[in-house]
Amino acid sequence: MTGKPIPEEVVQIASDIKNMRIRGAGRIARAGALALRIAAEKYTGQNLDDFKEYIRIVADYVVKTRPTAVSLPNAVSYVVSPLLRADSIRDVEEAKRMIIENAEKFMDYSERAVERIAEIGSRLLRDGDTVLTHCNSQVVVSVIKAAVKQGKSVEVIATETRPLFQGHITIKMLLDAGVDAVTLVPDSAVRSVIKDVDKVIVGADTVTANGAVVNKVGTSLIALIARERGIDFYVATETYKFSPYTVWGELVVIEERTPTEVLPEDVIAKNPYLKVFNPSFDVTPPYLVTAIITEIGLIPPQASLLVLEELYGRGAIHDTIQTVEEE
Ligand SMILES: O=C(COP(=O)(O)O)[C@H](O)[C@H](O)COP(=O)(O)O
Repeated sequence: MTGKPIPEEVVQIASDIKNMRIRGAGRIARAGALALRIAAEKYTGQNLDDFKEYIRIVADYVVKTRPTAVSLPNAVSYVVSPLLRADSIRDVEEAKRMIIENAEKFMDYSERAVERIAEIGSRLLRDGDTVLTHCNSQVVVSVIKAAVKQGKSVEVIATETRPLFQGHITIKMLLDAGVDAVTLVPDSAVRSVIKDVDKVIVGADTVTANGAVVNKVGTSLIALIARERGIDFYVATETYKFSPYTVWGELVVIEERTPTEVLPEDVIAKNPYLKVFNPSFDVTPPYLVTAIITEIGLIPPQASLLVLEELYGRGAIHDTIQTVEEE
């Protein structure tokens, strides 16, 4: 067992993910890859087995920060699995290089994927469209920005996204980018404004093998409202948010956050019989999703398993599950 401590910078990244100073599934994934790169750079020993053990411990530590977005374990697995499986690596220097290169490749891929989704997604938007979005998704904001950059006039309705108000981040990002037709509404006003909406676009934390989409709590209600009105409901997401683990029946853990995000601590303390339930995400079933906009094109949600097979191959998906079980 390695005696090497987890570097301070990695501890800081993990704490930032946990406390949501780093948030949003894409950013979390890139932060996870960065943490591994830093861990590899900081390692000082010469024993290859010890280095592998150390990387395994760091990987596990980073993955445990937030449970729902599969982008995090997928990113971590992309960076570390080739090393843990390889028997051709000769020494620590080579192993370090492998981790650093994989981390950089992932971060680079992730950024290019967002750009590609913006390009594809923006084609779906027509001049004069009003788009409703929920929470704060970097990918969705990029789609809207790309459409506006093409000269299309796009109005945006953003939900506040209680209890943590990620909608405020969304409107700031849009206004800073020069998208000026932006309206902020309380989450509960979605059914009141849906008559003005042409398309709903949200991000994703996880897409399951059967095409269900896990995203910020409230997303599934918006999907239902969109369906009631016959409005297209799109999900914009990189393919590393598709979960290979769900192929074999593993359920997505929905993060439950502290009640103090919903009610002040003193009110909770004064009312010992009061319960507060604060789930951070919910599940939108595939039948409510028009299409998933990914960097490899538009995917009907029902084709999610095919995407996973294309990405990992059947055998590889099985290996991934085994690696996770072993850990
Ligand atoms: O649900 C959230 C964020 O939740 P939280 O604020 O709890 O992290 C976002 O819609 C997805 O993560 C996609 O974001 P992106 O497109 O930026 O990856």
